[in-house]
Amino acid sequence: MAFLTLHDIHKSYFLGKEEFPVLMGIDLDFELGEFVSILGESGGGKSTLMNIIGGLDRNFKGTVTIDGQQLDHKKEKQLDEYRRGTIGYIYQSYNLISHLSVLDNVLVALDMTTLNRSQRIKRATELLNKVGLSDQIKKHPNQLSGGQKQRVAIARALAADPQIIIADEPTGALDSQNTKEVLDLLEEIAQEGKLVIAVTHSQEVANYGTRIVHLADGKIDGDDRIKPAFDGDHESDEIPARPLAAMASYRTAFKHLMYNFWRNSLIILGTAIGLFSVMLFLGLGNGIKSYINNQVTELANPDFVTVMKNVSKDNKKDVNERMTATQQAMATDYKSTTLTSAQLKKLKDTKHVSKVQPGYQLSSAQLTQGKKTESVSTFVTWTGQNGSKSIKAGHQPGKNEIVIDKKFAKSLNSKNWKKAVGKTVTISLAAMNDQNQPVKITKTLKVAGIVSVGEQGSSAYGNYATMKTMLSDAGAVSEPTFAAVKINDTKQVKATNAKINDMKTAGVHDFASMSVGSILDTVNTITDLATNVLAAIAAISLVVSALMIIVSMYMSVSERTKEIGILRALGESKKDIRRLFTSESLFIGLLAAVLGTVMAFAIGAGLNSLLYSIAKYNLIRISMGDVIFAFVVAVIISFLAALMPARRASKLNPIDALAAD
Ligand SMILES: Nc1ncnc2c1ncn2[C@@H]1O[C@H](COP(=O)(O)OP(=O)(O)OP(=O)(O)O)[C@@H](O)[C@H]1O
Repeated sequence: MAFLTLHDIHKSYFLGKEEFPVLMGIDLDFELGEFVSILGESGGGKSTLMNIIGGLDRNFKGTVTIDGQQLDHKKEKQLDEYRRGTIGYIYQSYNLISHLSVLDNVLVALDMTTLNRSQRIKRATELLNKVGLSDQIKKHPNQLSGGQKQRVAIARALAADPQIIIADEPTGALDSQNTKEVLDLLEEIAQEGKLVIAVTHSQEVANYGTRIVHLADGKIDGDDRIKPAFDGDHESDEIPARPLAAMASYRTAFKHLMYNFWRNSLIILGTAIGLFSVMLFLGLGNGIKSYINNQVTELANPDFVTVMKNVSKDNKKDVNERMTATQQAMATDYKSTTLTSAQLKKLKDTKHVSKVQPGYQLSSAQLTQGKKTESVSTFVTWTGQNGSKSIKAGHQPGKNEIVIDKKFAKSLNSKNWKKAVGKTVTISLAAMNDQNQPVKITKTLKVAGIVSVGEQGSSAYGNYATMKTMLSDAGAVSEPTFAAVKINDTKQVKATNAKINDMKTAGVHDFASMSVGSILDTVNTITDLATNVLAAIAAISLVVSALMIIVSMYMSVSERTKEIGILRALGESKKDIRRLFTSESLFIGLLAAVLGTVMAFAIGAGLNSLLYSIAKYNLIRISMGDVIFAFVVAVIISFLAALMPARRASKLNPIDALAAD
């Protein structure tokens, strides 16, 4: 049985409903070692026949049998495999890939073999040597003459060691010297035991072969064996074919990316700017949050909750409203806001509570030293809740001592405000008695320490026992109005705070309780919201980047239509073509993410050093999570952007793609 058999091949082209028959019943047998020339009129259907033999055309009637096995033209995968392993193509117009070097053009075919990388390079170099191009391997196709290009194409066709070489007018564009050399090479290939089928117009060229088949009006009208077929030993050195490795696609994609460096670098820069701004805003959000958290926890110990009595009649659910109601009641019905010892005990007996420190919060006090007077909005009991870090000089208040704020200390001695420690100040304020009548209290206390609590209004702090004595001595109500409750486990603060807020007696809430954590939660939620809104606005630019990538990929597909045809003819599958374009786009995304990250860190560091003088804090804190987020976004965007162009590329008909200009 013949190596290759064509049986009753019919092929028509259709223009609308009109049928144009081209091949009308072709029966041919071919053997290995033959050098067959297909001769015929222009438009006679020679190329059409070659596309059928070459496994590029699936739309015809009749059968092609190779080595006893009939090709199933419905099965694309089988045809990909057939082109990869059995067919080598040589074209009149060379069809080299312009952005790849001579060596890489040959390697493209070898990428679909089981040889390893160094074996592939060795084989490509040997083949280029064989066709006389050993000193041209680094050049690109546009730096070669026509004859040289055709020799590269021959080396490429031979690379995967196929059994059939199809040459569609291989010498059509060559001068007589190059024609002779190319024909010698083709003859040599046939001598090695391969089947060479060459299409030609020229009788002279046809005479070179072992057999001439003449095609006219869609039929064979002549089949002359002019020499016996060569008897080469082919099977010995066959190189097994295999599907294209992903790595090879990535390599080609990266080479194309570099070939179009300027266009791609602008897209990369555009995408990087989008990613950088998202990262910068996220980093700013992190920085501001951690700055506020730092500041607040410096002033107040987060393991404490502040508990006041609930006095709101309508039993408000919202703790902030309950707190406000209690604060307001302090001015009108002070007695009603005091915590009873039973309530303090109830707090003490709550799970996870390790300490309950009672306290007062008295409003509108006057501090006087000599001629200097300052109004402070509150005179508050110092508890464990007050962060010791807020004391800038001295220590917390003991018996008959007071802690004043830095502003007052400065007004006493602007040059050396710390000198206020140890001096005495007189505090005067109005408290309430049982009948809600104001009672004036004046007491001279020693300054124990100085606090700096930022811009949030001034306060003075006293010790609980001292304040209690001051109140009871003056006949004012001396039960505490708040309790600083210490929780023994930081993780339980939130839950315990909620539990205290839920405590009820006869259906009425007992307390209004607030933790620093709950205040921070609110602040953090607002900061997160603001950050995310800003990052989302910055992310709009990423949509523009995605569009740029889509446009660039579409341009790439139309510029590379011929390349797609060449790769399909070499045996690449639709999936390989899709991967080629998606991986190029992913490279763009990844490079943009790298550049965006570098920009974000560099500009972030610059801004931090500028802003440091204001906040004494690095306000831009880009976390590892932000960087990972940017990479994930970049990958998703570039992948989505490549989907449609890559799909379009993979759907191109290889014959049409090869015919592209
Ligand atoms: N895609 C197509 N759609 C419609 N008609 C086509 C198509 N491709 C080829 N044809 C027609 O089929 C006929 C055979 O074309 P083919 O290219 O096989 O001829 P050929 O013998 O190789 O010609 P040449 O020697 O000039 O290259 C021609 O008349 C051509 O116009």
